[in-house]
This record gives sequence, C-alpha cells and structure tokens, in this order.
Amino acid sequence: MYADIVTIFPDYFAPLDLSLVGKARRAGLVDWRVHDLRDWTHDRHRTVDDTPYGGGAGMVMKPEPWGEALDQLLAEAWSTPTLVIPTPAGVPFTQAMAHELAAAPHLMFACGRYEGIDARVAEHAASRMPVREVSIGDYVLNGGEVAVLAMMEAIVRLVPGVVGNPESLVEESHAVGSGLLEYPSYTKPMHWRGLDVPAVLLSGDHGRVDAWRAARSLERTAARRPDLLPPTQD
Ligand SMILES: Oc1ccccc1-c1ccno1
Repeated sequence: MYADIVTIFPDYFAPLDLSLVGKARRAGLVDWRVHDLRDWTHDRHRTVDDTPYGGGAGMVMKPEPWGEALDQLLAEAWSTPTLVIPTPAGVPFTQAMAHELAAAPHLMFACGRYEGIDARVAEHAASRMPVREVSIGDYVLNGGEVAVLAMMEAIVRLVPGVVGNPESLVEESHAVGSGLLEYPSYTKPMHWRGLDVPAVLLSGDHGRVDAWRAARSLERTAARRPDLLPPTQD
C-alpha cells in the first residue's frame, strides 16, 4: 500500500515513522509521501482558504491548490488511487473499510482544515478516481490530520506481513466477522491490589476459556455497543 498525504501541517505526520507503521515502511511493506498543500499556491501569502459563499463563520479551503495537487499526484501515480477525505460529514470509518483500503495499491488522503474543502474538489476528483468522504467518529476536530493518523494506523497494520502474528488480528474488537467487542484481557501477576485473574483463565481448559471469552464479549457489547449486537431471531 502506498499513500500520498496532502496537508498544510506536514509535521503532523512525523509520528508515522514510529512504532509498527514506521517499521513496516522500513521493511518496504508500505510507503507514503507527505505533501504541503501550500506548494501548489502561487501568491506571496501561499493562500489556501477564503470566505464561504452564502456567508457564515469560518473559512473554506480554496479548490485551486487542491486541484493542482491532485492533478500532479495523479499524473505521477502508477495506478488509480482512492482519494480519502476525512470529514465530520463522512461515512463512518470501520474495520471493514480499513481492510478494504489496506488492499488498495494507492491511497491519497486530503486533510481539510477550517470549515472544510470546497465541495467541488471531491466532486471533480470523483470524475477520475474513487472518492471516500469518511468520518472517524461523531465529534469535531480542527482538521483531518488526526483522522488520517488514525486511519493510517488502522490500515497499515492490516497489510500482510506488518503484524508478526496475523492471528492477533482475528480476535480484536470490531474484527470483521464477529463484530463484537473484544473480551477483557489479563496477564501476570495472578493477584494485583486485591484483584485476581478470573480462575477459568488459569484452568487450562481451552473450551471453557473460549466459552468464557465469548460470554464476556457479548456482555461487554450489550453494555457498551448494543448497536453491534446481531439481530435477535424473532
Ligand atoms: O472534524 C473534522 C475536521 C476536519 C476533518 C475531519 C474531521 C473529522 C471528525 C471526525 N472524523 O473526521
């Protein structure tokens, strides 16, 4: 998977070179380039925003720099990229979408700021590549950079070879398939501040352990995310 990330804050993405994602890049499993949107401006102030038509507070990102940036990156692309635009108005980013994007050869991320990007940028881009306007949750950020960091981590870890033990990707919360939240986990010591590890986990009976974990997963999902529960059979 290769990604182009366009932003007015390139330094936001230095953390991608840390930990697992950085290790995957150094192993040649993934790669990305971060681009400063202002490199596609032509005025002395390197202007990227302007007031909204129709009035209202805040500023909107101008279409011209984005258009020129996407033109150049598309011209340099080896395959048709998928353009991912984080926005509070987007479709929910899910584990299933992370799997889908992890299989895409080339992603482009457009990090909006201010009140967003002129709507014509996504509209025009859709005439030449798949465009996904995506939200990472029902809250408002100051820009798309944090959302792209989260999505890059969720996506890169699914690229084959990145996670040492692929088994560990199966039993996670929101793992595609079960769709339920993960059960609680424990490690040594057995006793800690008056709290003990559940005895079943020390039993060595894998059938009982699996049944206990399934029950805890269902219980936790019912308590925290009833929307993820499978439909009841009428
Ligand atoms: O709140 C935002 C502002 C800019 C770009 C993205 C977002 C956002 C919020 C939730 N998911 O994405």
